[in-house]
Amino acid sequence: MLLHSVILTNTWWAPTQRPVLSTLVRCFSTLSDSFASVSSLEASSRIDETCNDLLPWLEHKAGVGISSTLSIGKSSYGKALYAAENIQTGDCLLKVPYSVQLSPNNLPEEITCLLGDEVGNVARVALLILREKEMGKDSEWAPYITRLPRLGELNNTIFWTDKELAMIRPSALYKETLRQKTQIEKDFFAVKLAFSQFPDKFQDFTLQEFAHAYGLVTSRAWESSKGVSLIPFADFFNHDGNSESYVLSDETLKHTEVIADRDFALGEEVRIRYGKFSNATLLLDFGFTVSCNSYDQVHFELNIPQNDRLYKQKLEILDRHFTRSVKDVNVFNSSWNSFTIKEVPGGGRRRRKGVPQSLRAFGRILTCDSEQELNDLVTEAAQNDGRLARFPLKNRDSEIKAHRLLIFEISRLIEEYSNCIKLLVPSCSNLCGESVLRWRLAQELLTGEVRVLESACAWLENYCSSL
Ligand SMILES: C[S@@+](CC[C@H](N)C(=O)[O-])C[C@H]1O[C@@H](n2cnc3c(N)ncnc32)[C@H](O)[C@@H]1O
Repeated sequence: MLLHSVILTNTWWAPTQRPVLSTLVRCFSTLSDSFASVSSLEASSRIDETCNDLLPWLEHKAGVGISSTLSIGKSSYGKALYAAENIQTGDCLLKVPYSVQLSPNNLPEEITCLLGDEVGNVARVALLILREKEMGKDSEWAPYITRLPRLGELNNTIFWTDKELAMIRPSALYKETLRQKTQIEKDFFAVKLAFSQFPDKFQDFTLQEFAHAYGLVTSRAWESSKGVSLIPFADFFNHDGNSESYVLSDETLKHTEVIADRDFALGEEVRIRYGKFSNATLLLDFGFTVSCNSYDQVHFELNIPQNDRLYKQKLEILDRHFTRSVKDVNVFNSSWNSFTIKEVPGGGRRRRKGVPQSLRAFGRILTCDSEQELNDLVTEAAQNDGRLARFPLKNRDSEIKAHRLLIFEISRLIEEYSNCIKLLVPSCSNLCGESVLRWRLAQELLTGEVRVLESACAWLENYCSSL
């Protein structure tokens, strides 16, 4: 998952929308407001003097001003952008022209023509970073490339050791991390193979260097009309899930801009929202989590037991009737028996929307005891939109049985998570530095996912008792 920008196809939108944003955002901005009065001495102590040349360099390269309101500083999350003056809601924080953004198009043709379609855009931009890095001071992008985080500064799960990854085994993020690592290896070997024909012409790099560049791209590039783009300077914004500022791409004016969603005092950190990401997505691609993340969700798999007397029939009708299209940004993969559970606040009392319909339908099919019951579901599906078991079963006991099965399976998963969380505690005393951070990240991920599962159980219990 990359950062998402909002694509603008015309330019009149902003002035009319800003006031709406400001009223919306004021009620969210309690955390940032606590910084509101920063003395100018404090403000200047946060400035990262080693980066003072970056913005003037970029403006010179672009031939236009990019930002007069922000400067790069230090924070506990690495580099950050701070208000260099008082900022008002609706002010334009920066405008970065497309001409100074890095996308696969910036790779020299002699490299592009060697790469097959199997090498995706993330890998191509990673290659671009490696190439510019190798050129050192001769790179026209050196002032930017040298300011990117080093390998040890990234905590994306692809950089976790096997032991660290074992901490998150119950989460779907575990498998997704392994999948991404395999993808990186595949891309690495495809590039190596392509370059092997010209050993003197292209640089050598290790899998670790390639993975580092890849992690840089997933944690700071935006999906764009050119595939994937690094947007220098804009990529020093840190994330605040409650912010209503995000990156806007203006396809007509060919620039990216960010508008302030509230007032900022001089020296306050300005953050934007990367997307409505769950902790699993944040951890995979950015190497951090947020506490009590309202976008958390759990990927849950259910199977038909092989000893089910109607195993074949159930598989067959699921194969024929279950069609799904998943567009959620946090869904890693989807298959006929995997479901995404989101938090149902307050256990879903009086809420019609709770546990996904598709999961409840699956429960109804799983608990069918006879071919007649299955045929009834097929007939009902044909009379409606073709999807199976979307309606409550007519027999109340059968409906309760279907939902009790889900409660049982989810409770089993909660137990698995709880055992894993318990195991996290004693090892904590042996940890230091980076490992403590990753231990905390694992804990935040797992406890957030347990919260989601518990809310689903509460919703199901509530539903059963309401029948
Ligand atoms: C787009 S970059 C932002 C600039 C970055 N801090 C730097 O030093 O270059 C995204 C990275 O910043 C850090 N980050 C951003 N927002 C964060 C947050 N709310 N909590 C912790 N780390 C965050 C993470 O390391 C993430 O991968």
